[in-house]
Amino acid sequence: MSGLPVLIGGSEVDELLRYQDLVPRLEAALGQFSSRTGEVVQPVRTILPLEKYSGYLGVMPAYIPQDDVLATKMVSFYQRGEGSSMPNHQATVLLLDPERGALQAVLDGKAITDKRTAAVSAIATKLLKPARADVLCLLGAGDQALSHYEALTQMFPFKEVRRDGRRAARTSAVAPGA
Ligand SMILES: NC(=O)C1=CN([C@@H]2O[C@H](COP(=O)(O)OP(=O)(O)OC[C@H]3O[C@@H](n4cnc5c(N)ncnc54)[C@H](O)[C@@H]3O)[C@@H](O)[C@H]2O)C=CC1
Ligand SMILES: O=C(O)C1=NCCCC1
Repeated sequence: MSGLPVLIGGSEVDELLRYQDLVPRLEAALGQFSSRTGEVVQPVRTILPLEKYSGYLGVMPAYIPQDDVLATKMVSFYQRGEGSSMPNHQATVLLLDPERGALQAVLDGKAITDKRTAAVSAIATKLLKPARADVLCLLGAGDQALSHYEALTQMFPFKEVRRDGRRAARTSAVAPGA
């Protein structure tokens, strides 16, 4: 490996990932994933159960030969008790040089996970939403609720947003009108 991998922290990832860029790129990547010509090499993710701690570790490698992009995400997620201040999801994304297998970058995967999941929901909403639907309802008020609120209100002109659920003690999420 020549040099150390670049480290990209959560706030930088958050700043760099804009829904207006992320949504079209993800839509293209989903198309590549679904194509019959195998444009994305992505085995089913490995999930390692951590029964003792009510948690899981997921490992999710993928390679896009056309773009020569090789990466893997590692995500841990836990069933936390009510009022726990510990995070329920933590993630890291590793970017590698596909030719040499060398590690190029280590990215905080939490913001990537929050935004990617919401961006995919926004794509599904674009394809499935009836034209007359103008009220957005969010179930829960955690990290995903916040990222979905941001993605969906940036992409669609909802007249009203309703939310259900309490804010988790450990999250910084502030759903609308909180
Ligand atoms: N498919 C994917 O790629 C991803 C899926 N997830 C999943 O999305 C879900 C939410 O994740 P986060 O927002 O990060 O969790 P979080 O812990 O930050 O938020 C969960 C929210 O749901 C609320 N809630 C729990 N039970 C409820 C109920 N019965 N009715 C209404 N609200 C309820 C909690 O009070 C909390 O506000 C989890 O199941 C998580 O595993 C999260 C990240 C990625
Ligand atoms: O893909 C992910 O990232 C996750 N999927 C389901 C559970 C939490 C994280």
